[in-house]
Amino acid sequence: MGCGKSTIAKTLAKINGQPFVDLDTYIEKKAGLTINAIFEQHGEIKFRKMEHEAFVELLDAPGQMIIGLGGGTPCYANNHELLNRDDVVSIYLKASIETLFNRLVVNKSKRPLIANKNEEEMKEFIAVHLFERSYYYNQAQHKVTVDDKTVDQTVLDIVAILA
Ligand SMILES: Nc1ncnc2c1ncn2[C@@H]1O[C@H](COP(=O)(O)OP(=O)(O)OP(=O)(O)O)[C@@H](O)[C@H]1O
Ligand SMILES: O=C(O)C1=C[C@@H](O)[C@@H](O)[C@H](O)C1
Ligand SMILES: [Mg+2]
Repeated sequence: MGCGKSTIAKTLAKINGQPFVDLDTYIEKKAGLTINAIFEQHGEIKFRKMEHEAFVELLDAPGQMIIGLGGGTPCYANNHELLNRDDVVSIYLKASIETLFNRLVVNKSKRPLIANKNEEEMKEFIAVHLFERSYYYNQAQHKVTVDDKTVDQTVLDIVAILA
């Protein structure tokens, strides 16, 4: 969460001319509810089910596209296996705890898992989740570190991987 998936995927899609879909936005449109509202009204387990279904739908759609995943997507259902399908290129945007904190602290209201946390609690949340989730994140086919890079620098790193 906060490593820049939505931002980077959108810019990458503009450069290589492929359609871009942000998985969180896709889920919101499909449900007619914000991610916050889904968590509030239905709970996280239901959200993870919707996330998995939406992800499968996009993977099975015809043509190529760039999908910006949600921060938890690889860690639920068999999504990490789907990310290793032969027809998928998966890229982990790897950020330090400090980078994630700095990006999230100014922008937490739309992220239900951290919306009500103070700065200390956020640091703890980021550290614990990075540790717990790294097993799944590290199964991505490629890894790009994003610390101290501009959006354009990170996008160029990805363009090189895709070349
Ligand atoms: N160099 C950078 N690369 C990417 N994003 C950056 C950069 N610098 C600042 N940001 C900012 O970091 C914030 C988080 O980015 P973004 O929303 O794309 O993350 P995300 O990985 O999609 O998060 P989530 O998992 O919650 O959807 C945004 O406000 C974005 O503008
Ligand atoms: O890291 C997470 O678990 C999440 C990240 C966001 O992209 C959203 O998918 C949601 O807020 C949950
Ligand atoms: Mg996002």
